[in-house]
Amino acid sequence: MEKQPRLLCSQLSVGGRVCDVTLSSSFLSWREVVDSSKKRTAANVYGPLKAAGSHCVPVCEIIAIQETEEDCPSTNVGKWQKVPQNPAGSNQHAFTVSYVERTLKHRWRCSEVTLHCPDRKLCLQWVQAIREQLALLTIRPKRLLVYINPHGGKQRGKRIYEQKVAPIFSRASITTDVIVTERANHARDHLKTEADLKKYDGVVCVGGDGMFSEIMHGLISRTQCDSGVDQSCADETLIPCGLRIGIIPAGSTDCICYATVGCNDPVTSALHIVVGDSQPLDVCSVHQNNAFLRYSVSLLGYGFYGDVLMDSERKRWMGPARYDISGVKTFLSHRYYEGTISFLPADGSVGTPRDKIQCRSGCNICQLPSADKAVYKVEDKNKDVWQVIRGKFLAINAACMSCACPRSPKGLSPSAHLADGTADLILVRKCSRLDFLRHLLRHTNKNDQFDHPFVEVYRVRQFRFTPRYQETDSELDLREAEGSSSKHFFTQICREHQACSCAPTHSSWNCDGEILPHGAIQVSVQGEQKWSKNIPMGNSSSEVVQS
Ligand SMILES: CCCCCCCCCCCCC/C=C/[C@@H](O)[C@H](COP(=O)(O)O)NC(=O)CCCCCCCCCCCCCCC
Ligand SMILES: Nc1ncnc2c1ncn2[C@@H]1O[C@H](COP(=O)(O)OP(=O)(O)O)[C@@H](O)[C@H]1O
Ligand SMILES: [Ca+2]
Repeated sequence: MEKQPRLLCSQLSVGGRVCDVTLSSSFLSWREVVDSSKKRTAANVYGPLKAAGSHCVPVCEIIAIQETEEDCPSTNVGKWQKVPQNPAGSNQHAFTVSYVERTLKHRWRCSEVTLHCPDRKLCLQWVQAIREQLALLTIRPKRLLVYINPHGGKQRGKRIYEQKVAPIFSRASITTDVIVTERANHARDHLKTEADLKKYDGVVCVGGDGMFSEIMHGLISRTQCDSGVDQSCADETLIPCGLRIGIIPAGSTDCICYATVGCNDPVTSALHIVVGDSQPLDVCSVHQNNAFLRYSVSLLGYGFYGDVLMDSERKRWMGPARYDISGVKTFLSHRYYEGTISFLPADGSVGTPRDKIQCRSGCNICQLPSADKAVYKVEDKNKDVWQVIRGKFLAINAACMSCACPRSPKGLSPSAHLADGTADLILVRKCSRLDFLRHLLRHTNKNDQFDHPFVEVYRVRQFRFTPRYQETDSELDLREAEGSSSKHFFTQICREHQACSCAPTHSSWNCDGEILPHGAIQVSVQGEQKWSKNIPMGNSSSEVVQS
């Protein structure tokens, strides 16, 4: 730790022990004063004294400071209780500091310490000095617009916000306007047309990935509309939006929160929001023939994940378990889809989906400035050459992030990073049910899910997919030229009689958990976008795929 000039240093009492307390511009620390006249026995060197030890809290992780009057906060945030006064009256003047405590599995908790001062003047001096340091942290939000989806996940969004999040925001003196949505796309439309965005430092989404997606679409549309940019025009460069989005997980998968923060814990997310953390994300734009369809930040999946989603929407009442039921059903149906995928590989310098640099919370690569994201220095001659793959697939997945979630803590693509301008394209070819099960199971253990002969994975900047039933005559002629002429005749008949039993089946896309019924799509990963782990700084653009 670099030595910082001390701003304040006093002997104060913490939990009945006298401590040297120091404030610098970076840290607040307190250390018990050891009575040097005491005999140094094994017990006091390694026992209680060491346990009492010293504590150091980064100033940027202090949530709040308040003078502790007769009523002082209990350890449960938001609850207040009476504490007995010191009869001697010497320790009546105290202040309480709430701060972030890191616990296991990337979880954060709000801890607090009360420091007793010998007199009121010193107490006020401390309170003022710490407040002055907090005031310098200008990245922290002061006013937030909160949208709660009351029907996401286990329908606990409202309760989670009121019981776990609101008390933390109020402790941190953040003011909020809260809107509980009344229908799908309420938040999107409100952001698009009504909300007075100038009043806020960020938008908070209480819900799942679908709710995040609504808010992201609302913010992007609003910014383009205010700037007179036509969002549907694929050639337009979009205007960045200045608001960040914070995510309080209250959905079914919550993979955007899990993959960025490292857990799906509302308190952890609220604390990240309070301290003003941000994490840029990649955003994919999805088009069909130059018409804009949607953006995606987590999963774009055709085949297996599209079918799971389609089936699960009918079982919403089951909550998150719907995905498991529909997952088993879809797995048993074992449908495969034929089509053509073309992709533009990413520059080799951004690593590969199979390197072992897994993306976890605090990942070193994701925290690098975008210019330094290259993990290797490679001159890649193939990077501007489109590659074409045809075949029969059980699943076609594109992941802009690892898609880690409680079902799969390492995710669909464990080494996909958060803002490197690439997505990992995973192709699972037709294989036996047993092989597909082996592949799925590997998402839940340490084995490599890409290490199967029927699985291919590529890091890409752009890709296109055309299901066979939507291929143009020239594409089909090309394809059929590879096969026999009788097969060609048969295909023609089937294309004209989609209802016949041999007609090719088609799936839909799962776009961050929302159904996209279009089969043929073109996808382009945008440059670095400032969507954060909790409060992203808005910035976005879209472009058409060019071959
Ligand atoms: C045998 C066990 C296999 C477990 C396989 C787990 C793979 C999990 C990969 C998860 C990727 C998740 C990507 C996230 C997408 C989300 O954006 C999106 C929306 O999230 P939201 O609900 O919060 O709004 N979520 C989803 O689309 C949900 C996808 C969930 C898929 C679960 C699939 C379960 C498959 C179970 C197969 C079991 C076969 C057993 C045969 C006897
Ligand atoms: N008040 C509401 N009533 C019904 N649907 C809503 C409401 N608010 C948001 N939605 C929609 O609910 C869907 C699922 O939301 P999400 O937060 O992703 O939950 P889950 O993770 O359970 O799917 C999204 O499509 C979102 O647009
Ligand atoms: Ca959803």
